[in-house]
Amino acid sequence: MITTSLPGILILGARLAADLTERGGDVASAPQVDLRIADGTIVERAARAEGGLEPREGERIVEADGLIALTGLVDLHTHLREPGFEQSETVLTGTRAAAAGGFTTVFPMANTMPVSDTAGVVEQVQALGDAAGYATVRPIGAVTEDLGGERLSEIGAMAQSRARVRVFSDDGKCVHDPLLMRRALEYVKTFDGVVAQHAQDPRLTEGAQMNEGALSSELGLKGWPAVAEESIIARDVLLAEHIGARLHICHLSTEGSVEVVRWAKARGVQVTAEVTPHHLILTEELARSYDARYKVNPPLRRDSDVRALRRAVAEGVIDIIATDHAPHPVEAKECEWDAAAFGMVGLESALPIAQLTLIDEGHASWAELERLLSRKPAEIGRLEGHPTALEAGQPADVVLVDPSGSSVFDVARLHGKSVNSPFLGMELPGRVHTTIRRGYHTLDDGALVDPETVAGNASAALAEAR
Ligand SMILES: NC(=O)N[C@@H](CC(=O)O)C(=O)O
Ligand SMILES: [Zn+2]
Ligand SMILES: [Zn+2]
Repeated sequence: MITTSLPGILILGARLAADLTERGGDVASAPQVDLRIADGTIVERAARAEGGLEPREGERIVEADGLIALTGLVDLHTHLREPGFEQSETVLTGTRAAAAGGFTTVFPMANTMPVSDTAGVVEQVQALGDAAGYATVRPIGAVTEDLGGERLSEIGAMAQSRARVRVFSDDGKCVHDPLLMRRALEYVKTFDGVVAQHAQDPRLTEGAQMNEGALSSELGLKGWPAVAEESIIARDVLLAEHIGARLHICHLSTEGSVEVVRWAKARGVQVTAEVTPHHLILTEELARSYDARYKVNPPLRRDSDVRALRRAVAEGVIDIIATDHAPHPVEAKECEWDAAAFGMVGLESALPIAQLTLIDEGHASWAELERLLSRKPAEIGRLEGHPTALEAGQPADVVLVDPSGSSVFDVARLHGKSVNSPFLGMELPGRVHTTIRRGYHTLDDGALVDPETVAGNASAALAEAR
């Protein structure tokens, strides 16, 4: 028998997100529960009203009065940049940012160098994640070789590799060729995988810099029409219906995209959709500053789009929130708008922005937020070993959030290598208090646990799981 060095944890008096089902409801109305964690698993749960749980020798106590417990957050769309762009981010630094944001699993995109288009690269990325231990890393495989859009990558080999890839995407680029898209959908269907499409018609967006409209003309920046996104989504939901395969749409940004997805879902197409936190709050007006922190793909849209996206989340047309955490070095952002890179970091700000735009606006309950940021992305990515509820027998991936109060989101809140956040200086609600992955702390009372301790616990947890 393997003995583990993982210390036990006792969480006292938390409220479960799952019990907070009412939009706009009062957190204190939910019953308080105690959770005991040992050897990577939730081993006991008891209501305080029924006496709760007694501490045991050597157990680490977490006082959780006032905190909300959710299953660990899962980001289906992260850019970790390793291998190849380690000046922007590494698997270690990106997963530290993830842990700080309450995430216990991330799915890194394939636009690395080399591209994650072979079993070798996805296994390497996953191994780096396992060794660091701050989050479970489940690499996304490229749909086409070198993201070239010409030949399918070795999808089957990646699916069968130790990384067991289930999500495939050319994110950063659109799989534009309809025949290749069809073949990819046929292929992933054989092992219940999914193609995550970056919906951007390349011909309609050549040189595009911001949302197309009166403002792009006024600012003299080349426009990026909504139809460039919507036409690809329309084509792909029809292809997914024809093949009977699963399709996921990355970073939906327009009201029209919502309508196409709504229509497809009503027809029974197996399509899921994500929205980023930034598209739920920021608008094209920010481009007036010519500050490239606001330059992102797809571009920030109109206020009416932002409102439509929030409604779509409330109605369940949009299934998940994904960060599209896209780190870039200072040089790539502190330059002329036209020359700057597209993308924003987002792992640490995701939960505060979701709370601000959805919970505080009455569009979602905490139970729904848990579904949007944890359970549903896990389901779409066919993530194994993810808790479906915080109860005895479930894997101990847990996040504790303090929803009260607000604070200025400053650079000290960022733990990755890049600081290209559009939210710096904004007053945001809530705070991630604790992140527990596989039964050990990665974030403790708002502070990241040191790399040696995390790596040691990760290998103990891995030994335990074997
Ligand atoms: N979102 C972005 O603006 N940039 C992403 C690519 C992408 O998600 O399309 C990146 O890799 O930097
Ligand atoms: Zn993209
Ligand atoms: Zn992306």
